[in-house]
Amino acid sequence: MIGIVIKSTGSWYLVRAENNTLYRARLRGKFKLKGMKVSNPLAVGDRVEFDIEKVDEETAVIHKIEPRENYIIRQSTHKSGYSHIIAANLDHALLIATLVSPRTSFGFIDRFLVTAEAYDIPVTIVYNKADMYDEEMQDYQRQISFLYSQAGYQSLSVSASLNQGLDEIEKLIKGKTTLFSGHSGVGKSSLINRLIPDLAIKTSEISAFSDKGVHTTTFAEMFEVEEGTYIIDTPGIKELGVIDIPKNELSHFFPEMKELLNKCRFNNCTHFNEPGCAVVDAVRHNQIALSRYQSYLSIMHGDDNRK
Ligand SMILES: Nc1nc2c(ncn2[C@@H]2O[C@H](COP(=O)(O)OP(=O)(O)OP(=O)(O)O)[C@@H](O)[C@H]2O)c(=O)[nH]1
Ligand SMILES: [Zn+2]
Repeated sequence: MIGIVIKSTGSWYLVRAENNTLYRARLRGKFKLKGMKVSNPLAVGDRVEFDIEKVDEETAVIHKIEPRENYIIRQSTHKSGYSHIIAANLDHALLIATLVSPRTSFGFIDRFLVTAEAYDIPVTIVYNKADMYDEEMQDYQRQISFLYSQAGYQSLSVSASLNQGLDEIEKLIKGKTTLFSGHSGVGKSSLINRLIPDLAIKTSEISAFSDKGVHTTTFAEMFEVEEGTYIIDTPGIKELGVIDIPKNELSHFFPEMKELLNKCRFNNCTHFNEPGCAVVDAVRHNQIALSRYQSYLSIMHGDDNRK
């Protein structure tokens, strides 16, 4: 049978089969990822082949993992030098942000976007709590949307409380697997609950399985909005994980800089203080937002601007 992993714990997995039945599954054999030490061979979003072991106990044995289109990782918390795959096969990510309580910083947004570029996951920025924006803030929000559109990213303004703009999110996520990310308090859970009104029922269906196991930690969960449309939530994880980008390649992950790179005088230009730098020139002419360039420098210098 074929299915998709919707929950992954240290020792077992929950698989939703094509016919929508849930199976508690374990993995048979050893699975390794080339060139990387991972603490978990299988993650949420993985597509697998499995056999049913005992039909009455809904137990399955996974014997094949389909090749991943992409995946996001973080450092393993219990095995040093190892990575933990948070989720696999993501079509899209929504970065949930707000201008108020708590305001999301440019630094955080830009780091997220850089990592998503590296993972090859398209991102849409969703500004929630629009009901709290006064006119001045609405204006500011339009400026920010323009700023990110210059860099090639779409932004949406929504309100989970007032059910505003949710149809646009529905259109964006339809038929895809979408990661929902954002700082605590931006309204990620509120949005997911609006998009999946029977989420509580679905969650209890999933946790009914968890009770059969020992205490487990999960890093990601997958919810079905409708057939073929999935949301992945990563409770407690606000960033997209760690990725080592060589400094001389960092500008490749800023789309608006990438397209200028062959215009710099030096082909190893770091866009800092070299003469004839097309990136610095574009910043001077407001074609690249100053905040984006500041984020570039800050990541370049290894500053921790998550604060
Ligand atoms: N005014 C307003 N408040 C909102 C909106 N969406 C969420 N909130 C409020 O913001 C607070 C945080 O919302 P949550 O949905 O719990 O946020 P979260 O991002 O899931 O946060 P964690 O659960 O900590 O990860 C709650 O008090 C919500 O009622 C919105 O559109 N407008
Ligand atoms: Zn340059």
